[in-house]
Amino acid sequence: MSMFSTGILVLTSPIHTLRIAPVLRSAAQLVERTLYVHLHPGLNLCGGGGQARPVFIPPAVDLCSLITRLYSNAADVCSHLDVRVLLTHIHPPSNMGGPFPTPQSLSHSPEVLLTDFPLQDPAQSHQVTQCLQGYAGRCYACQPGLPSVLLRPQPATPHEESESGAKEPQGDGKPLETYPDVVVGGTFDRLHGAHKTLLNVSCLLATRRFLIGVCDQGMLKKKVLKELIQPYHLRVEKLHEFLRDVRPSLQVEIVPLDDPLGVSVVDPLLRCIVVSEETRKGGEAVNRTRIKNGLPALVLHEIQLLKDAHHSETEEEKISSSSLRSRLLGTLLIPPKDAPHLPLQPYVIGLTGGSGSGKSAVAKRLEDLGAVRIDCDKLGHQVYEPDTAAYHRVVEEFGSDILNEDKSINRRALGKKVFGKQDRLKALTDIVWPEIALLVKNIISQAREQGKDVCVLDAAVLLEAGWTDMVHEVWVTIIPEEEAVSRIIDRDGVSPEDAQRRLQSQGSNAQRLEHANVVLSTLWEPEVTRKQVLKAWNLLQKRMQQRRAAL
Ligand SMILES: CC(=O)SCCNC(=O)CCNC(=O)[C@H](O)C(C)(C)COP(=O)(O)OP(=O)(O)OC[C@H]1O[C@@H](n2cnc3c(N)ncnc32)[C@H](O)[C@@H]1OP(=O)(O)O
Repeated sequence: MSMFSTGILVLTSPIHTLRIAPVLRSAAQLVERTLYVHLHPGLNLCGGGGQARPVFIPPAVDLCSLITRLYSNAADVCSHLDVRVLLTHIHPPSNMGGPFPTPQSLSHSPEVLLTDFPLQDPAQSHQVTQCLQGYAGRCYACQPGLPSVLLRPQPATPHEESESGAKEPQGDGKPLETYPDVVVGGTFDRLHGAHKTLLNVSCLLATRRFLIGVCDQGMLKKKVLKELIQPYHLRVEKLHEFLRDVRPSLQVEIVPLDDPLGVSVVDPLLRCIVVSEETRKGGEAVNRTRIKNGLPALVLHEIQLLKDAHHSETEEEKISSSSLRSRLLGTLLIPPKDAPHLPLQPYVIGLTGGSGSGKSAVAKRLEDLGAVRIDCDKLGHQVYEPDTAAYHRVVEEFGSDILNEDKSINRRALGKKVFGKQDRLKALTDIVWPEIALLVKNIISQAREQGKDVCVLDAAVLLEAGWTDMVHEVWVTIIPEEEAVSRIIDRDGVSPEDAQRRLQSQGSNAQRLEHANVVLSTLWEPEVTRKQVLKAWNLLQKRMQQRRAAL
């Protein structure tokens, strides 16, 4: 069976008998990107002349637990899928007609319909798929005649669902208390199952307005791998897209969060805040400030933290954005641009990163794995040898006080004249970069003659020098600026001011990341860096193989 990009899964099993993991696993064999889940426990797709109709399902405590189980199992068995539980019809019945006066448009067009409806008699298969098409078409805008599949899930593996970390549904149909205005706060970087649980449950709790505080710059300073956090506007866009699919009728308001309490302590209309076990204390702090501000305390609705079945020894047990960010290290974040002007071989990686970011340690590891390492700092030093063209021009430009007694150039003295002074640094690099570039090109040619596959161009200011044209991919090493400063002080014995000045002479992490095909970080122990570089290297080998196969 071919794969579909987006599917709608109509779940018909009663909540307490639904075996989520096996159903999701078989859905994931057909859908590769977005899986919308529509809940209609007890729906009969085999009777009533193919006229199954969507109905309002009142929000209940059981539904909240089911949603948590759904996302928890999805993270476990189909983590590559963007699962979205749709809630338009989960609402107290209204006298304004059915839940879908017109079919709802979804952000991604469905290409296949799936259901867990149990077929008793194979002869009824056609009738059931017809009925599914009719039902789904009344709810969501779908192309007519979409392929429909009755899933035949394998039984759950022992303990599968209990291992997912979410409790069995509780509540026995108990109605869920709802509130006109509900608030949540968070970073919402790369929406994952825990975010989606929080958002979906909030959508069930809110009847009028859903207010979301999204952490802005000031709140991100202490986050692990903050450099890789998506920009604010992108996180907001993704939230809007998700919520438009999940509950389009809800008034969604998204505001930047510049301090931990934000708008939740001043908005008089709010009645409920949704928290996790981890953020409950934050919710209590919100309430203390609200009371001080003369506002009513908010109901704290606590959701469970989802466990991450794939977490490594060094990662948190819960599903967390920092773990997800650390898994991005070493992977291809942006596909490389075509470089028809470059010879096919050797494949050249431009490795760059701020001073003290561990770029050279990464370059060394790549060399150990078989790459030819081109150390541009060293080549830069070679061009100062007495009697070279660059030597005379540099002395002419910067004066004889940069010379040692033996007339060689004192690089430290020269560094003092240029680092932190943009125009002076430019005067120097205008002289030396063309010379260094010539040496680089020579080494790459030699590598080609020797049949080498990969060269690593270890260049601190690759981007500033406009050398991206010389490489097939750009790899960037990052560490927080404070850590870079302390490493430079320890390693080079320079003052904090000189370390800062050196960093300011280079682009920022954010500027480098705009060009990064692959990102690495040496923030942790050497063994972690080793594994990261090995992962990046192995993925690179695969890319190179595919490239060769495509020629
Ligand atoms: C395109 C490239 O990346 S070429 C490689 C970088 N070299 C250049 O740009 C040439 C200009 N720079 C130089 O000639 C020398 O750095 C000097 C003379 C200014 C100082 O020399 P030294 O005191 O020996 O310092 P060294 O060359 O080791 O550089 C110190 C740090 O500044 C970085 N650096 C070097 N040149 C520059 C520059 N143009 N802008 C910003 N940072 C630079 C180095 O990469 C090194 O970083 P690290 O801490 O990550 O190792």
